[in-house]
Amino acid sequence: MTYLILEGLAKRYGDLTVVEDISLEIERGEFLSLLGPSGCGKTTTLQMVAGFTEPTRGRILLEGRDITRTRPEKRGMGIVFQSYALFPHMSVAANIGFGLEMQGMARSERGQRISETLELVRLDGLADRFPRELSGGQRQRVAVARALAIRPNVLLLDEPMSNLDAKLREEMHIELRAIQKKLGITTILVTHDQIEAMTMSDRIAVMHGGKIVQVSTPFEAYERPRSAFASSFLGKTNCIAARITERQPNCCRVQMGGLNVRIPHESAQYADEIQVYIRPEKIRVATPTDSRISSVVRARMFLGNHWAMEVEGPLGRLRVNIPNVGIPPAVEGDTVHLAWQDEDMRMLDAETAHG
Ligand SMILES: Nc1ncnc2c1ncn2[C@@H]1O[C@H](COP(=O)(O)OP(=O)(O)OP(=O)(O)O)[C@@H](O)[C@H]1O
Repeated sequence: MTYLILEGLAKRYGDLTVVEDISLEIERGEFLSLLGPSGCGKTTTLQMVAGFTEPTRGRILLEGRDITRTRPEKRGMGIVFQSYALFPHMSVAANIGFGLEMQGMARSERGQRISETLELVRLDGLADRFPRELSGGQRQRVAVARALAIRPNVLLLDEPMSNLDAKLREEMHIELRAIQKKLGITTILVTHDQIEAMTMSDRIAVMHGGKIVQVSTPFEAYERPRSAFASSFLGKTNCIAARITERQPNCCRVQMGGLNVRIPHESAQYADEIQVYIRPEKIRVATPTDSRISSVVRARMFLGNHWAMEVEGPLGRLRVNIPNVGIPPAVEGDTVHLAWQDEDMRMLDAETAHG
């Protein structure tokens, strides 16, 4: 049986529809991210799962049980908010023990659970501190510990890492994912950070305008985005207006910027006018004989592990990422020859492209 089911969830405030129609099936132990830009309805969806916001329409089922109208504290879920929402006048241990006390757990058992949880988030030794005596990263760990201490059936994370600096955030991604796997806890993360979603999730639900536009593994979402929105939201991409000139069973002949290319496809039907997508890292600098086009380097930036170049040529302006192999590539004004594989181009209907 699917562990957690969101069935046609919608939320309206007066005339404003903020969540339109969210349906999702989440397996026990799965880590799923709701990824999308600010205002797309991620937090509202999470709040409906948590029970803080009542859906206008739809149902939430946990292990087959309808919990749509169940009070938040009766749902047994653990929540970590962006602001952490720690109790400032309580010690770390008291913060973590609060939920356990509410559950009626005996004091001795509580002490044991608090130390186990502190160890889990690597905060042993800080039990008697107060939130104001902790760094941002440590506060975040206390918030996670507080959510985990009650052994929740579902862990809900609302942008919990957004207040941490980049390095700490990356460490927390790895650590939180390890804890989640170790405990086998079903988790929903709300984020607008694609790296966060990609590094931690089993599946990503990409949201746009109150709807889910794609649910897939991070790799699928990145490699086979089903809309321009998903394509550009998950990493950078080049988008080229093109036209289909010939259709074959497994591929199309496509005209783009004077170039005739062959693009493989699996099944989809396309209109004549399409957009072709190609990721910057799939384009490489080639020799004149095995290149597809030549373009002029307009800008280049060094980003440590790669060079990001902007080039201009028959396909317009393209972003090209060149791995850093220890030798600086062409400079501004130089002409470069570029190549890529047929398989690295993706087609979307010009119309779907806007969805
Ligand atoms: N109580 C409310 N009354 C009216 N409108 C609301 C209410 N709560 C949220 N909204 C609106 O619903 C929309 C979606 O908000 P929501 O917080 O779910 O988005 P989000 O995707 O989580 O964005 P962010 O990443 O900025 O938190 C926004 O336009 C917001 O202004």
